Amino acid sequence: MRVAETFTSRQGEGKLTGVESFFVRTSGCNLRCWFCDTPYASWNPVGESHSIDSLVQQAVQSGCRHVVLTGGEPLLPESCVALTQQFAATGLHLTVETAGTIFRDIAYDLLSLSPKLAASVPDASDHPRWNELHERRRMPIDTMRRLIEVSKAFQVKFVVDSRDEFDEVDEVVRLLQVEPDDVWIMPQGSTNESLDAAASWLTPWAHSQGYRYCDRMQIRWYGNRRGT
Ligand SMILES: C[S@@+](CC[C@H](N)C(=O)[O-])C[C@H]1O[C@@H](n2cnc3c(N)ncnc32)[C@H](O)[C@@H]1O
Ligand SMILES: Nc1nc2[nH]cc(C(=O)O)c2c(=O)[nH]1
Ligand code: SF4
Ligand SMILES: [Mg+2]
Repeated sequence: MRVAETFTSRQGEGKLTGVESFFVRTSGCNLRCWFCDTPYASWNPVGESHSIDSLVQQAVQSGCRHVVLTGGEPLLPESCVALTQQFAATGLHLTVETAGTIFRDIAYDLLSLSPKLAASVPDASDHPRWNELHERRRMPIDTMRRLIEVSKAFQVKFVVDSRDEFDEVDEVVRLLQVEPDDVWIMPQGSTNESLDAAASWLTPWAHSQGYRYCDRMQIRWYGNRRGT
């Protein structure tokens, strides 16, 4: 499996915020969000091939009780099925961070689903091919429903960049048939300043809809740095 990085950090997003975790970031993605904060795992994927055994061994040796499998898109390589089976055998708690465009019937403890809204599409004149592919792939509601159905627990995280996306979030929540308190609203941004600016208009709306607000704590703790 091609891996961009592994590291120990604290979970910065969602219901396990603050929990020390071992992260495995796979390299490669089937989408191309213009705002992707890990372009080294999507737009310009880096990384060597790692065996499943070595990834599981590293996770166990990290001493963390929680593992986060992220990317890139961790459900893209077929080997993610065997990797998650091996993680399950260790008894470590596994979160999978995914945009939810690919179905895999795999074992994990928490599905962290981040559906990509229309405004995530890359610019059509700069990236015509990815503009078209991204738009076609980004929102397969049935696939996301199946991922939720086979999960033990889940959270849905939306990245919001402007007020224009509010109605679309509500519509996707309706189509996914999830409860508002399973939904986390995250500001688009990778600096303290952008997070602060977004919080003032985004938090009141999130709470008015019964959604949870998700400040991206890893940016506050470490800055937008690789390996954190
Ligand atoms: C890099 S993605 C990897 C997993 C998967 N590809 C996905 O998008 O869910 C990890 C998380 O970061 C979020 N994310 C990426 N870029 C972001 C940005 N500029 N601002 C806020 N969240 C961002 C994604 O929505 C996702 O929840
Ligand atoms: N600390 C920290 N928490 C995270 N939660 C989700 C992340 C991701 O990139 O998927 C992430 C990350 O990259 N770092
Ligand atoms: S789906 Fe995730 S990894 Fe892929 S481009 Fe979007 S934010 Fe980046
Ligand atoms: Mg991240």
